[in-house]
Amino acid sequence: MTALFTNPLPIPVLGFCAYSGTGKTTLLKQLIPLLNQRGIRLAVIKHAHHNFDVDIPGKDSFEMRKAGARQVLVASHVRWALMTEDLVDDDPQLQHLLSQIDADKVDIVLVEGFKKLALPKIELHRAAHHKPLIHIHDDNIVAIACCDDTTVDDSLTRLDLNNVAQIADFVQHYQQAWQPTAVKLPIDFTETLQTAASDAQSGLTVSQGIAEVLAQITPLERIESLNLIDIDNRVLAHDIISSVNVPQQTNSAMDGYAFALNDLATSATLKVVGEVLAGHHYPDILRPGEAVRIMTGATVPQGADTIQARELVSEHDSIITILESEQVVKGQHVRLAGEDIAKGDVALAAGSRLSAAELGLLASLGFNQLPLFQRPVVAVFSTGDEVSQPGQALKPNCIYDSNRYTIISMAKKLGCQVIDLGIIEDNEQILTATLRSAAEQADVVISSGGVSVGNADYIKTALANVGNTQFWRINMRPGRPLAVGNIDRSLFFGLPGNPVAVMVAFLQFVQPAIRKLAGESHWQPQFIPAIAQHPLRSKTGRTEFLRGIYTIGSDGKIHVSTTGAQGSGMLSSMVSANCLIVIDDDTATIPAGESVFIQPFADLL
Ligand SMILES: Nc1nc2c(c(=O)[nH]1)N[C@H]1C(S)=C(S)[C@@H](COP(=O)(O)OP(=O)(O)OC[C@H]3O[C@@H](n4cnc5c(N)ncnc54)[C@H](O)[C@@H]3O)O[C@H]1N2
Ligand code: MOO
Repeated sequence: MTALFTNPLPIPVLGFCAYSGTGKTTLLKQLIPLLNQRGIRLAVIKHAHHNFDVDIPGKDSFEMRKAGARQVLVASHVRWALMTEDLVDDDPQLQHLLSQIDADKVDIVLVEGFKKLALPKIELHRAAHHKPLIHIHDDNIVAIACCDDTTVDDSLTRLDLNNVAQIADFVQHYQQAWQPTAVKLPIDFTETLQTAASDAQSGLTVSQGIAEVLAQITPLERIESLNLIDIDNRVLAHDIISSVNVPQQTNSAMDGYAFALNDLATSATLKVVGEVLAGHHYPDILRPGEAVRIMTGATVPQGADTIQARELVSEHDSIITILESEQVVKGQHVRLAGEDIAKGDVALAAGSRLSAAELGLLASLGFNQLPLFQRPVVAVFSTGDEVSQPGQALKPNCIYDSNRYTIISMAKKLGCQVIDLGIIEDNEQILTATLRSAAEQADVVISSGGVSVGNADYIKTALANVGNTQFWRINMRPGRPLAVGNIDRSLFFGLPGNPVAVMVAFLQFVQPAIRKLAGESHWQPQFIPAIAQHPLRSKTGRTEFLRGIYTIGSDGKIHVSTTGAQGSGMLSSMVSANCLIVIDDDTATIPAGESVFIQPFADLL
C-alpha cells in the first residue's frame, strides 16, 4: 500500500502520519521549538489537500501572480519565499518538493502528510478516536506515539503522545544516528555466484550473469617483457617499486626568487646572491636576508623554504622587494623531493592497465623494460545464412555482417590480439571444425547469432561436440540470449545476433571477462548519475540499456536523453549515442527531471 520513495537529500526526512484530528500540527508546533533549543535546524513540508494560498490579495506579489507570473519570488533581508504555480493531476511529488529544500541550512526535514509514501514515519494514534492503526500495513513506521490505552506490538518503539520531550528525544536520536543509504548502482558487481541452472527458467539478472561469467575465468599467466615505447594498453604483471624519489630534489615550481620566509618578518627586501637554473644547484647555504634567482625545476638552495614568482618581485641592483609579502605562505611554489612518488613506494600495482599517464609515470621513474601479461587472443566469427561479407554484392534477403566488425573493434580496444575467422555457414561439421580450431588458437572464442530459441540448433550441436556451454536468458534488453562456456581451455561467448544486442552484451559480459583474463584488477564500468531530459520507460524484472546522449546542461549538471527509436537491430542508435542509460530491474519509469545512471562509452568503444 506504500509507494516507493527515495530521499534525494543528504539529510534525514521523517514523516508524521495520523488520521485527521489526531493532533499532528499541534504536536509539531510544540516539537519544533524543543528541537530548535537542542540546536537542530528544521525544515517542514506540509501536504495540503485543498487549493491553499500563502499570499494576501492586494499585496504586490499576489497581484503579480494573479496577473500570470508562474513563479513569484519575494525577498527581504529577513526571508524569501518562492511561490510556484504547479498544477498536477495527483498529489505533488515529495521527492521533487524535497529537492527544493536547502540541505545546507537544515539538519532534518519533518513531513506532515504523504501518508502513503514509503518514507520513515512516526505514527500518531489516539485510541479514543477509534481509528485503525497505520503501522499494521506500513513497514515504514519507525515509532508510534500514542496514549496509555493503546496496545502496541513490542517490536515498535512506543512514545507517549502527550510527552513532547520524549518525542523530541526520539527525533534527535533519529537525526544523529541517520546515515544516507549507500548508492545502489543498477548493476551489483559484488553479486556472488548463483547456480545458473536454478535460475535458468526465470533467467539471470545482469549481476548474476557477470558473477557466473567471472567465476569461469582464471587470469592468464603468460608474461612477456617489452620496452616502454612498444607498450600500448597492456596490463602490468608485477608491482613496480620506485627506486628514486620523484622529484629527485626539492625544486621550484615557478620562475622567481627563493628565500626563507622568516626573513620577511623583518623586511620585505632581500639581497640576491646568485642564480640557479634547472639542472644546476646553488653551492652555498642561504644566510638571513639573502635570496637567489631561481628557474622552474631548479633545485631549491639549502636555507630557502619559499618561492615568490618573478611577477611579484621588483629587483634593482641585486636588491629585491617582495610585493604582497603579507600574502606569502611558507613553502609556496616549492615541490618537495618525493612528493609525487617516494623511493620504495609501489608506483604502479600489478594489474594496472598502462595508458598515457601510466607510461609517463613509469618513464619518470626511469623504467624502460616492463613485465606485462601477454595479450589475450580472441577469435571471432559470424554465423547465419543471411549474413554476407561487406564489399561483396548483397544477395536478396540478406544483410551485411556488422557484428564481426563491432566485436573485433571492441576486442582490440581492450588490447586483445584478434583472429578473424569470417562468416561460418550454418553447417554442423564446418561449425564444429571451426570451434575446435578456434579454441586451439585463442583464449576466447566469440560468435554472434544463433543463440535464441529455434535458431540455435547448429551452434548448440556444434558446441556440444567440442565443449560444454550453457545457454542463458539474461533479464535485460537488448541482449537477452547469451551462451557462455568452455571449449578445452578456451572461453566461449555466443552473443545474440541483433547488432545492438551484440554490443551491449559484449560491454556487460565479454568486457569484464577479457579484463579479468588479461590480469586487470579494476574492470568495473563507471556509472554516472544524470538527469533524465524526458520520461524513460522500462519494465520491472529486467535491466534496460537505452542508447543515450549526455550533455552538460546550462545548470552545469549532466543531462541525458535517448537517441530515439531503440530497436536492437539499429546500429545508428549506437553511433549517435555516447552512453548507455541503465535502468535497473526494480524500476519501470523514470520521470523527466529525475536521476538515472549512465555508462559513458568513454574509452570502451
Ligand atoms: N521466439 C523467440 N524469438 C526470439 C527471442 C526469443 O526469446 N524467443 N529472442 C530475441 C532476441 S532478444 C534476440 S537478440 C534474437 C537473437 O537471435 P539469435 O542470436 O538466434 O540471432 P539470429 O536469429 O541469428 O539473428 C538475429 C538478428 O540479428 C541479425 N544478425 C545475425 N548475425 C548478424 C551479423 N553478423 N551482423 C549483422 N546482423 C546480424 C539477423 O539477421 C537477425 O535480424 O532473437 C530474438 N528472437
Ligand atoms: O537481445 Mo535482443 O532483442 O534483446 O536484441
